[in-house]
Amino acid sequence: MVKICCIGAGYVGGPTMAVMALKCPEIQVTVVDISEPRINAWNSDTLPIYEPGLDDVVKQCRDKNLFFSTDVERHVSESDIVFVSVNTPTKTQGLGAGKAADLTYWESAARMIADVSRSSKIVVEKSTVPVRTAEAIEKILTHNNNSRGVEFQILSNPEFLAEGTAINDLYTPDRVLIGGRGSPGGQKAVKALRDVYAHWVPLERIICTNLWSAELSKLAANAFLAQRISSVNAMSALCEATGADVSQVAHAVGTDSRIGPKFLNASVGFGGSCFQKDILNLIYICECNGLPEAASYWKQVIKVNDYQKTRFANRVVSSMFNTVSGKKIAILGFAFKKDTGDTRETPAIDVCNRLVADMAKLSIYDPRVLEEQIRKDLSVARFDWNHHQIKAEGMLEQVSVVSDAYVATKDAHGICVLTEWDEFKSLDFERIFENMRKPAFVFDGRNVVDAVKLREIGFIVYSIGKPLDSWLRNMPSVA
Ligand SMILES: NC(=O)c1ccc[n+]([C@@H]2O[C@H](COP(=O)([O-])OP(=O)(O)OC[C@H]3O[C@@H](n4cnc5c(N)ncnc54)[C@H](O)[C@@H]3O)[C@@H](O)[C@H]2O)c1
Ligand SMILES: O=c1ccn([C@@H]2O[C@H](COP(=O)(O)OP(=O)(O)O[C@H]3O[C@H](CO)[C@@H](O)[C@H](O)[C@H]3O)[C@@H](O)[C@H]2O)c(=O)[nH]1
Repeated sequence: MVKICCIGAGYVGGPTMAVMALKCPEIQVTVVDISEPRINAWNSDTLPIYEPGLDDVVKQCRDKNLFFSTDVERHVSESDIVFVSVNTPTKTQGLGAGKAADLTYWESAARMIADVSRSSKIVVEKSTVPVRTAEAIEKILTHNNNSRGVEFQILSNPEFLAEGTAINDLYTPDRVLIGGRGSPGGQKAVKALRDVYAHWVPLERIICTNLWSAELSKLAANAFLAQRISSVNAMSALCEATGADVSQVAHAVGTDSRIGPKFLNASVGFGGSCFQKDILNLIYICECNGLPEAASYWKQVIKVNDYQKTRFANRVVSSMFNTVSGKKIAILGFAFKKDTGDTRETPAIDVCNRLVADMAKLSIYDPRVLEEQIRKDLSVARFDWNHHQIKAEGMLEQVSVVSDAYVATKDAHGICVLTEWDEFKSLDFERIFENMRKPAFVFDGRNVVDAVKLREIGFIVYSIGKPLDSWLRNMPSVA
C-alpha cells in the first residue's frame, strides 16, 4: 500500500488530503501537525476549519485510510510521498521583512524529513513558496542525509483551491500542476504523483512542467487574480465619480471572451491569507533579481487594495457629517469572504480599525467567526506591506461582538456590509430601519443588498462603484 504523509493540517493540508483519501481508497493518507489542538479537532466532530462539504468527506474516510496524528516523525519516516503544506507567511523581521516569505516552518520540516528518513521519498512542495525553493530544499535534504543511501526527489505541486469552495475545487480542479526535475528519477517521481491525481482528475488537466515554472506559476496565478480585483476596484472609484455602474462595466468588459466574466466583482478590497502575501513575495523576488520596474507593477495591485479599504472607511465617516464619534456602527461580516470562518488579512480588520480610530462604537456580527478571533484580530499590531509596523488603534472597549444581525443594527447610525454572506440578502430591512437612528445609512462593501428597495424603505445607501445617492454626492469628497 502506498503511504502518503502530509505535514501541516491547515486549510490546505486537511481538505486536500481528505479528498485524496476519498478518491484513492487503496492509499493510506496521514496528516500530521505539531499543533495538538488542531489534530485533536480533526479527530473530533468539530473540525478546526469551516468549509462546506468537508465534514462529509472526512467522515467517510477518517480512520479507514485517512488519519490525523501528532506523531510527525513516525509517519514521515514510514511514507513514500511526503507533502509539505506548512504555513509560509510574510517575514515580519530581518532581511526582507514585510515582503519575503518566511520559510522557517518549511526549513524545519525539511530538516526533520532528512533526519528521520531511512527510505527514499518523494517530497512534494504543497505550500506556496518563492521560485527556486526546491533547490534549497534539495540541499537541506541531501546534505543532511547523504550517508544513508536515501534518495529524495522534490516536486512542486502548488495548490489552487479557494476557501469556501475548497471541496469542489479539489474534486474538479481547473488544473493540477506538477513540476519536477528532467532527470529520469525526477520524471519517475512526476509520474508517480500524476498517477495519484489521475484517480479523479482527467489527464489533460494535469500539467507537468519544470520545477521553477511550477513554483512561479502559483505566485503568478495569485498575482493575476488579485490584479483583476484591483483593476475593477480602481474602476469602481471612477464609476462613483462619473455615475457609471461598476457591475454594468464589469459585465460589458467580461463578455469579451479574451477577458472573461469571473473575478470582476468590485469590493471593499481583497483579503485572505494568500493574495497579499504572495504578491509581496513576488515583489521581493523581482527586486532581488534586479527588476524594480516589474516589482513596482505588482506593488500597485496592493496599493490599490489599500486605497479601496481606506476609501470605504473614509466614505463612511464623511457621509455621516464627518464624524462617527460615539456613534454605533453595525459591522455585518468579518470573514474575508463568505463560507469561511477565516479572517486572515480580511478587509474588515482595516475598516474596523479606522472606524474605531475615529471613535465609533462597533457592533460586529459574523455567522462563522468567533468573538475571540475578532478581538484578537483587532488588538494585534500589524505590519503593512511596505514594512512599517502599524500599531493597532483598535480600542477594544469600543467593540462588541454579537450573535445576530438584528442586535448588531439596533440603535445603530450606520451598517457596513463587509462580507457577502447569503443571509445578509434576506434580512428584514424594514425591521432593521425601524430600530435604527435616523438618518439610517447602509454602506455595502460587497454589493449584496438591494439598494433600490432599501432606498424605498428610507435608508441612505452607498454601494461600491454604483451611482451615488444625492446625499452622498453632496458630501465632501473622500480620499
Ligand atoms: N489557505 C488557502 O486557501 C491556501 C490555498 C493554496 C495554497 N495555500 C498555501 O498553503 C500553505 C499552507 O496554508 P494553510 O492556509 O493551510 O496554512 P495553515 O496555517 O492553516 O496550516 C499550516 C499548518 O502547518 C503546521 N506546521 C507548521 N510547521 C510545522 C512543522 N514543522 N511540522 C508539522 N506541522 C507544522 C501548523 O501548525 C499549521 O497547522 C501556505 O504556503 C499557503 O500559502 C493556502
Ligand atoms: O471578484 C472578486 C473575487 C474575489 N474577491 C475577494 O478576493 C479575496 C480572495 O478571494 P478568493 O480568491 O475567492 O479566495 P482565496 O481562498 O483567497 O483563494 C485565492 O488564494 C488561494 C491561496 O493561494 C488560491 O489557491 C486560490 O486559487 C485563490 O483564488 C476575498 O476577499 C474575496 O472577497 C473580490 O473582491 N472580488
